[in-house]
Amino acid sequence: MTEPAISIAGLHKHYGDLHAVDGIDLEIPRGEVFALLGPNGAGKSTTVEILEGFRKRTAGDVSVLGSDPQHAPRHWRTRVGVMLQGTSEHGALTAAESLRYAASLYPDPRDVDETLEAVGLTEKAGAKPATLSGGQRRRLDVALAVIGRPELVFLDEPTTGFDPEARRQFWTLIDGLRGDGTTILLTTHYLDEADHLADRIGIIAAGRMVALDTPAGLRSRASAARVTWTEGGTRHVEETATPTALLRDLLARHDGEITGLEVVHPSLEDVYLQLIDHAANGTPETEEASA
Ligand SMILES: Nc1ncnc2c1ncn2[C@@H]1O[C@H](COP(=O)(O)OP(=O)(O)OP(=O)(O)O)[C@@H](O)[C@H]1O
Repeated sequence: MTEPAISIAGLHKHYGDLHAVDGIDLEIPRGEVFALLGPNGAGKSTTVEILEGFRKRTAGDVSVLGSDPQHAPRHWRTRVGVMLQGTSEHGALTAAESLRYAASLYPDPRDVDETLEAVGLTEKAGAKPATLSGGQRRRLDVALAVIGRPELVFLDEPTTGFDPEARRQFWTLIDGLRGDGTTILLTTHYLDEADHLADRIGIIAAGRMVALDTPAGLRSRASAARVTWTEGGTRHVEETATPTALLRDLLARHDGEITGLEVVHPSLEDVYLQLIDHAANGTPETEEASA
């Protein structure tokens, strides 16, 4: 059996009295795109930085591409791509030059021009960081993370500050990496991004994994749809697990158009907010939410 790309057992990280990571277990198979979600301060970056080998853990076992990141051999770094916040902010090198330099450090790098194109920076190839916008610098950070053709890429909030077009372009880039078999661990606050990109989503709250599932699996946890319509001048709202049956009843009662009819299925965001709310209030998880 192939060894997982990432394996975490009983991970803890304490900052003094604060248990930033409070017993996380997780296995990410090779080739998976995994999204880590959670509110500010939940412990996502701490977890990712431990996996990257930039932060020491308090307790637990961690294996990334078969090595403990704290004691990994030098060549392990060439197999792992890390998007560092603000790597490209300063410096005298142009976008193309910094990518070319980074590429020279790896045994089998991606093509610099292709990578610039994949992140939408072809026109800024000759620009220095100081003249790039915040979103463009972040795109360069993404390019720097993948230039070495890593087997595993860590992307911490990669699309924060991207305009909608740049986010779509980033999604295409991730789809391309997925096609090459690259394992990707990303953190994001964008539910639609996780929904679109991730094979599985892990939701962290207060240092604990409160849900671990596919996007569809998470969505299915909130089964009730909300049906809204107007009848006799009054607005009606009903939550139901069987919206079709309710619609049949409504159709039987109405000859013509049903005024203001809407059927809304819960979004991933609704489920996410419910899970975070349960975790924050210490209410027990529902039986479906105990993955
Ligand atoms: N070096 C540090 N010293 C003390 N506390 C820290 C340190 N780094 C992080 N923390 C605390 O650990 C907790 C988890 O922080 P972390 O950055 O991992 O959260 P996050 O989920 O990535 O949040 P965000 O979505 O805001 O980026 C927070 O309460 C944070 O204040």
